[in-house]
Amino acid sequence: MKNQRGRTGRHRRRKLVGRSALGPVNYSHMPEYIQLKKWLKERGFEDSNLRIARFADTGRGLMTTKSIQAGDVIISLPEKCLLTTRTVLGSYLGKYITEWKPPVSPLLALCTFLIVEKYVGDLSVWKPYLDVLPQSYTCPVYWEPEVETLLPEPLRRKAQEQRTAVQELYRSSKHFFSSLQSLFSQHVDSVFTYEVLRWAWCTVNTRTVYMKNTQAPCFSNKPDVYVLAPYLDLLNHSPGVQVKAAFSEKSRCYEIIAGSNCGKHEQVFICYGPHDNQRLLLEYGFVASRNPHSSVFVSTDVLLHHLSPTDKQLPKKLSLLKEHNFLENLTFGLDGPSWKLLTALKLLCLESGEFMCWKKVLLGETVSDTNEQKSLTLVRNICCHLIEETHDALRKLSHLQSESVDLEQHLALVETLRREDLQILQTSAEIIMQNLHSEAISVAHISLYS
Ligand SMILES: C[S@@+](CC[C@H](N)C(=O)[O-])C[C@H]1O[C@@H](n2cnc3c(N)ncnc32)[C@H](O)[C@@H]1O
Repeated sequence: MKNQRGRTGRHRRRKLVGRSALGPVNYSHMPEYIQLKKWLKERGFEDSNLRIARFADTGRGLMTTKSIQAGDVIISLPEKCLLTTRTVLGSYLGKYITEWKPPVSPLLALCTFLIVEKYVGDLSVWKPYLDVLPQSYTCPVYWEPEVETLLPEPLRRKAQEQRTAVQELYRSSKHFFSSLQSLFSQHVDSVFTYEVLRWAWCTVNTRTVYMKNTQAPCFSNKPDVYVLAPYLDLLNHSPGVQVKAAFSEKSRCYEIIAGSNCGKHEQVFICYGPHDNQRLLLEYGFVASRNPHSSVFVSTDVLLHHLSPTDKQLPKKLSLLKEHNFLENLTFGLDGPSWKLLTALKLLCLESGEFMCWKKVLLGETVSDTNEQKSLTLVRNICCHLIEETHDALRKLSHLQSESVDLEQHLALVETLRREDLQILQTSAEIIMQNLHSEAISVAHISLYS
């Protein structure tokens, strides 16, 4: 074999080192994953062609050792491996839940079970699964307020609502937790802390698959659709892939069937839904690069900031937009401002003499060249304002990054989101400028020949 010293050899070696540093790191040999596989096997799971690995861009996930074709079963997880509300009702918690009034929600039942099982540690039959669950999550409910303030609207508001909802769940569940005192030698307050409920809530929110369970009468009327599916819940999300996921009555397994091909030694993805990056960050604590579903929202506050308060018809225009649901979900995307945003702006830009044409505008008809021009100028101004606001947030972010190492991971998420937003806004700005340019040419053309 030829000795590979010298420039070419060094170059080749460097390239190989680079590749392995970026390639997936196999986790299958690690004790906790060996235990998990053993536990799954005891419950009838047949080893598939998947390996647990860490990927540079997405973190822990599943890699295939064989190429997958559309229609192949990726994972088939037996019913015995699933953690459902039936599992909880069949456990020591069953009698407490059945007797408790007002009834607890299916979500709270799952959270309580996770908390108790984690608390009992080695005694839990779910230990191999609990051992591989994340210790904490990256959803905004875990963030410090100074990070949250750097989020764009309306995500900032939704993050606050999420925090309030989890705090409220904790507050309203305290009596129920107290009813479980006889199960513990320690006081329940030290078992069911806010932090541990937040962990359980995020475990359910970020990892469960959808499965409609028969609604047990002892639960509140909140939908009973969450199922924890060990191992299967190691699959990461990609917006572009298609899979079929459902519980098969025939095989009594939860099955994931590929909708597209996947090459050998590649990461296998599923799609959590057609979610934009704001939703991914809020619900799952990550941001997907080049997400085709992503868009930047225009809040009513930003809209109002760009409108003339001297327009006497403004209150009427705003109430018409509200009435026809044209004040929500106004967005910029990679294909420019949405039709809904442009339509709302066209209505807001109607001159007093054109106001009676508002219905035409909502139906997508052109009212006048002036109106087209004015609304395009307005949308450009709003886009530039949001670009400026995003730059401003990135500047503040970089300042915080240099100050606080503890916030690093959460700040990195906001930065990714803001940079993705910036790309959308800059692409939109270019599209608007082209439209403004062609609109100006057509107006000049008309005035020249009329
Ligand atoms: C169902 S779990 C998937 C497995 C998870 N990566 C793990 O190690 O346990 C969902 C979580 O995985 C992470 N995740 C999923 N898809 C991702 C992606 N495309 N990029 C980065 N993180 C992702 C997020 O933290 C999300 O909350």
